[in-house]
Amino acid sequence: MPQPLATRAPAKINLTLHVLGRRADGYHDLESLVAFAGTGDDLRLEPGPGLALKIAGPTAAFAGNDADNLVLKAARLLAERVEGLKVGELHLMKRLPVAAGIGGGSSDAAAALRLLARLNNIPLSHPAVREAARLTGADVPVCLEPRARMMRGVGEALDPVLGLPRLFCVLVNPRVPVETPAVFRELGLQAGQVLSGAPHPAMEGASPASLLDRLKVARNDLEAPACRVQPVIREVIGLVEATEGCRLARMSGSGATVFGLYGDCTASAEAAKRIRRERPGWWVKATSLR
Ligand SMILES: C[C@](O)(CO)[C@H](O)COP(=O)(O)OP(=O)(O)OC[C@H]1O[C@@H](n2ccc(N)nc2=O)[C@H](O)[C@@H]1O
Ligand SMILES: Nc1ncnc2c1ncn2[C@@H]1O[C@H](COP(=O)(O)OP(=O)(O)OP(=O)(O)O)[C@@H](O)[C@H]1O
Repeated sequence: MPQPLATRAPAKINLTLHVLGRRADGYHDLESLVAFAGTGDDLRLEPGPGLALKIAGPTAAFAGNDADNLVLKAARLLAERVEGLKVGELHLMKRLPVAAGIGGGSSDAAAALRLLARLNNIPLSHPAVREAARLTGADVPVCLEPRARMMRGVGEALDPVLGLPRLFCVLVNPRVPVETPAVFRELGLQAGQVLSGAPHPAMEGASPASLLDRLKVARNDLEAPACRVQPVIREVIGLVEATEGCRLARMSGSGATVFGLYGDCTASAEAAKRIRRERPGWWVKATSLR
């Protein structure tokens, strides 16, 4: 039986994000533990003669012009590299907040590459798929196979998948978009500058308790500059931190989404309820990470 051509594009969460320095080309060298949430967008592919994209869903209106969508960018980059690539109409159900630090567009693009690779019997390890992912955006390679792992360089160097213990989490976004380049700019590094911070803790073989300890000694170096760009992020962190049973509250990626980690799903569900009550306009999701 052929597999259905549909896939989830889960939210990407940077549990940690250390900036090591700025390269000569202006991009930043990173070390980041990335995990994926149970919540996300959904993408479906109807095989057909030409590439097309239809977007629906609660956050579709914020995803920008269809022609500039990362889904089509990734698909075109793959079509340019694989002769006679079978394509079709991609249907995106957009639920994740946009420009939110949870890689919505990157995960959608990676989902498109997964579906096209499946339709064409191409493995995800194929150089054309890898290259299309890398050229679409820094976060796309890690989203190709959405499982927790360390990401290095500008996102092109991926460690093996980590068998992390399940993490119960709440994601909170104040519905204020934050553009990634503005946050890197606010960090204020010169091209060629190298930083010497505390090294990133190793994450292999962590038990639930030791994982939390290791996460706590790590950090997100984009949190402070993102809070200067969008001060509401401080308020989000404070509100998540104040919920009962919250073990760690930190911003993901370049913001503004903040994740809170809890010991079980009852605590995370209660925390989500409380935040929704206090800030009815915000996007709040209780979910788990893997
Ligand atoms: C912050 C993260 O989300 C962490 O996972 C990523 O590093 C950003 O990934 P992304 O949004 O896919 O980034 P891209 O769309 O490739 O780049 C957007 C802009 O962010 C800056 N950028 C991005 C990645 C990186 N390692 N260094 C950078 O300086 C560059 O100014 C770039 O023009
Ligand atoms: N499929 C898509 N979904 C959301 N945004 C998209 C998409 N395609 C293109 N974009 C554009 O990409 C930009 C970044 O949106 P996205 O939601 O991916 O940001 P993000 O969550 O901050 O990503 P990251 O964490 O990778 O930096 C927005 O300005 C948006 O208009």
